Amino acid sequence: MTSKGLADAFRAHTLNLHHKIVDFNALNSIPESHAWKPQGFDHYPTRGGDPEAVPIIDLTEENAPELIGHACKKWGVFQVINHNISKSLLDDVEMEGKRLFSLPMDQKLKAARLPNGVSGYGVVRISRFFPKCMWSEGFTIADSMVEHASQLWPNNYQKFCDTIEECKKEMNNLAHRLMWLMLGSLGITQKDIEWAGPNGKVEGGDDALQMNSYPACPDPDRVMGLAAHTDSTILSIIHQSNTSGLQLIREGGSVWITVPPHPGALVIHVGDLMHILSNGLYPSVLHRAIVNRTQHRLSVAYFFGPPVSVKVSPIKKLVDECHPQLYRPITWSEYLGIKSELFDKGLPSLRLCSSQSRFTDVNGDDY
Ligand SMILES: O=C(O)CCC(=O)C(=O)O
Ligand SMILES: [Fe+2]
Repeated sequence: MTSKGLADAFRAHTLNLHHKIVDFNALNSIPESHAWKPQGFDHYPTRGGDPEAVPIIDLTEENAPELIGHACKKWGVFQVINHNISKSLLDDVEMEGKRLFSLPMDQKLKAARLPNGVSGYGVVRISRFFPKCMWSEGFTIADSMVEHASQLWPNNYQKFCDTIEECKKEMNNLAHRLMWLMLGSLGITQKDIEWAGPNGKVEGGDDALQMNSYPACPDPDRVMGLAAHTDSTILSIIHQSNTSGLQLIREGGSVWITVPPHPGALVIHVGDLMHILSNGLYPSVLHRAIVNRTQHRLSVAYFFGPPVSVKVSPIKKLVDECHPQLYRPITWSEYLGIKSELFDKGLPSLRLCSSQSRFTDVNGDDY
């Protein structure tokens, strides 16, 4: 699969990022541009190690489908273990990420993302919606990575490309499996989605891999690694290594809950397009990343979506007189455009009915 479609979709929505990347190694205090407090970045308290923790689901367990359905409804997020992606591959990806981000700044800038591009090195795309810069740097791979990798390591880029290619392939297989498990627990089968090909494979589906680097920070409470957002995907798979930092808010909740790193586990986010497909039954999870005083944190996010130009709409089986269609049909390409204009108002702007009614899904579970 190539992700040309996705790269083109992003290219159509040029971002005027006023935020410039800084060399975190050269800083020993927090510049004004990066100081989110004393203004404060949110009003929610934080809690970790809560008895109600993000579910960890063993994909080899018989009841995994039901647990996934339940987690999607109640949390919009879960962790998976025994997912078939080898530890050695994840370790290799992490090592390649560390190798990349530890390059000197002028070397990294040779692979800088162009203003109308999606791939390459730079600040996160959502930066433009915030007055302050984030304490992070990123590297995005949506189309061919050879060009950027050879700018970083002119004579030594093959290992990076091979590792990332393998990781994207494995994550794509897992994303398909998870998508059908998530939809399956709503009673949806492959026949219910026109753009699903034989064997449930999303023909021409698009994806991207995002490496995030959060340098250690002398005063972590005053900065933000990655500001709160939902992912514009069907689903996302996050490898967050062994350093905590990922936090989320449950639908209707009012505290940030830390997702503790669990050995070998991958974090799965319900994305905005899955929220639309499920006609609102699955909330897309609001999440952010905070940073650490002593440890550099690396995360790898795999973004999975449909072919960029097919119309995604609430699945017909989930719509009837009692459950009106909540969102208008939209292509991923159009949605990325809307998100890059309206950010958190993007999803609500597609809503057809404003009233927040209570739902019951096909299994009779309350939502
Ligand atoms: O760093 C993390 O754990 C989260 C990354 C993320 O949310 C993203 O890249 O969209
Ligand atoms: Fe995210």
